[in-house]
Amino acid sequence: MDVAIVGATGDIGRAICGSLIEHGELGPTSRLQLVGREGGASGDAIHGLRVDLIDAHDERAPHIDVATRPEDVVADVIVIAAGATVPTGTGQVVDRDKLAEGNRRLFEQYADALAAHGSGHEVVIVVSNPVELAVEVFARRLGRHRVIGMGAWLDTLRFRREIAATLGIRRQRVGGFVAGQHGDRMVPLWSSVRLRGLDPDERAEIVDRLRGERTLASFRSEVTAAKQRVAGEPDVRGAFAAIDTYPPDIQAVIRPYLTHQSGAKTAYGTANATVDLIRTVLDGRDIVVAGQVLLDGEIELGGIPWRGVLGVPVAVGPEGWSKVLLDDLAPDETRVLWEVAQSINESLVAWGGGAR
Ligand SMILES: NC(=O)c1ccc[n+]([C@@H]2O[C@H](COP(=O)([O-])OP(=O)(O)OC[C@H]3O[C@@H](n4cnc5c(N)ncnc54)[C@H](O)[C@@H]3O)[C@@H](O)[C@H]2O)c1
Repeated sequence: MDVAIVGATGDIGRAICGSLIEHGELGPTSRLQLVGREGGASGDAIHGLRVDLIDAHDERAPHIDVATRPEDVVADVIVIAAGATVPTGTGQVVDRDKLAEGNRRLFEQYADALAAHGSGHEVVIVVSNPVELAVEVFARRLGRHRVIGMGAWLDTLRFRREIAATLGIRRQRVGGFVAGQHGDRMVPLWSSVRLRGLDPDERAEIVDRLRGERTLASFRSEVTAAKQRVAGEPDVRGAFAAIDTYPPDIQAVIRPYLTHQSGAKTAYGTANATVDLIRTVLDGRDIVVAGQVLLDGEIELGGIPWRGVLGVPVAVGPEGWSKVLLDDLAPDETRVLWEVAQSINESLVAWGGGAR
């Protein structure tokens, strides 16, 4: 199987390339295509990155080549990790409208080129923000099932990790999903949380303890208040310590926000979640992950079959995602998921990403 990384010279792109090779996800007979922009800084740097990767991993590197035009992108799995990102160190709210304005054309260029020149079977994994806009643009051109946004999977892994850290156990023992929009408007599905080795009563007791009396009705305002408090801390060390006092679902939003703002960005966590999804697609079996996908009535929200991009648990295999696996939700989860889904659809219209 061959993998292409659009935006390979970026922080996340580089981390994905390194991780794919280091973890042996691509054997010597596979091809890794590094994609930069002709005429842009990445158009030159991409050639240097290729040499550097071979230099580092010659013994086990796959065949590595370079493309600088959208129409030359060829692979079984294509990762979109190019484009503008939120500046670090500003302390500002993430302006998704601005990101959409900056990145929409890029998404359209690659989606149009793949629709015209692709094999018709590629699976696209979207990293670039706004994830929901990119998923909409690619899914409308390539077919819904071949396009998966990785934001919900990253949010899911963060939610599980925060639960695991609070309980003093390893993340592998924690199940459960995050749905909704990537970032601040993620919807942590507490009803889906499972703890390996515990029976349902023990699990319910622990979830009640972790969550307290709170429901998702207050989640958004809690996130806003937590961000303000963290921003008011005199230094980054104190800000990270303040995050430790919050429940796991709030931590799952605020900790990556501060990580990005600190100047470190979140390249390794994002790359790890992306490589996880690539592995799932290459694996050949259907595995349940969470991802942003374009729904066409697979689930009901607000009493109607929902159409639009939304993060949900899905079964993913070599052909992309096949079905949505959303168990019965608690009433607060259904309500907030519906609100977030509506808000995403409104944003997609405003961003000009609607149906062609
Ligand atoms: N989904 C997530 O969970 C998540 C997490 C973090 C960041 N992101 C998003 O991922 C994207 C990349 O972030 P980053 O930190 O790596 O940014 P970065 O600025 O380090 O890298 C972006 C790269 O894209 C390249 N690029 C720009 N236009 C291109 C084009 N037309 N073709 C090919 N390459 C092009 C740039 O040269 C640069 O190398 C951003 O949109 C960011 O918001 C998503």
